[in-house]
Amino acid sequence: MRPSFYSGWKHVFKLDPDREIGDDALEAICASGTDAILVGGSSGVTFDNTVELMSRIRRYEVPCAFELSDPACAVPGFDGYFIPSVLNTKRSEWLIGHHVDALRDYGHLMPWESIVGEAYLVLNPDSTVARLTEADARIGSDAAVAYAQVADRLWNVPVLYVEYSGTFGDMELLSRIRASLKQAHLFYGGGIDGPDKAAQAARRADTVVVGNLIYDQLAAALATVHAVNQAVKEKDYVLRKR
Ligand SMILES: CC(C)=CCC/C(C)=C/CC/C(C)=C/CC/C(C)=C/CC/C(C)=C/CC/C(C)=C/CC/C(C)=C/COP(=O)(O)OP(=O)(O)O
Ligand SMILES: O=P(O)(O)OC[C@@H](O)CO
Ligand SMILES: [Mg+2]
Repeated sequence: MRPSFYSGWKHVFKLDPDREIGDDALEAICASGTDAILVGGSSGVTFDNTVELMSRIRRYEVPCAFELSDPACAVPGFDGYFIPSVLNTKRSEWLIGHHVDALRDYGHLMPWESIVGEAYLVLNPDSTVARLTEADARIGSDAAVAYAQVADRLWNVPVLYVEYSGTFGDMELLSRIRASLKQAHLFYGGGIDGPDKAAQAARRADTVVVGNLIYDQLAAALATVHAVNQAVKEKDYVLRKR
């Protein structure tokens, strides 16, 4: 059986171990009613800053998972682990190469019951993750849907993550990707700057991820929790009436 600790998540906050957050802000985030805290970043993540952030989050009851993007940062004690692969990278190491190296060396240590593969479709060419992984983020919509279908229908990935980190994405494309999926759980992240954009994403994705806004405008970030829950209720109501 695949781990499914994330299956009921509608809203999550993503905290970056490489960024500072004060105790009051962290408490507000953890007690906000969000479904989980996702710890991750594409640069500057270390074992030490991950342990520090995890132990601070652990003061609260909210579930807490880690996006493991470097074997040197494999910190035990999270409720679950996501291991990202970038679908539209031009360099195969970010799709599979680093993973093979890590499993060759550490495969015997893997807590498989709490590990989930995460297929990233990186669509903001100016994001750190796009630059790091040399993602071909300027693909058109037809190609983006095709990537999503390869991951979902051919590879049966558990999670597809549509990543616009730093900018709000094309919601029409997100709808097309949603409609094309057979089984993958759909994460959306990028450029959510308040309740309105959070609701738009929640109408299409299974899980909405709010990142930078936490550090830029905490009150607006907190307001996204209610907006997502409300949008999901309305979506469920419409689906039930059909
Ligand atoms: C306790 C435990 C789990 C033990 C297991 C033992 C062990 C060491 C296992 C290793 C297993 C393994 C297969 C590891 C992965 C190896 C690896 C290097 C994979 C590559 C991952 C990858 C594609 C990284 C690229 C970056 C990426 C996609 C990161 C995800 C998070 C993300 C996009 C954050 C966005 O952050 P940021 O850049 O900060 O965004 P902003 O700029 O907008 O702020
Ligand atoms: O920081 P933002 O732009 O909200 O993006 C969230 C998340 O998708 C980043 O991996
Ligand atoms: Mg970040």
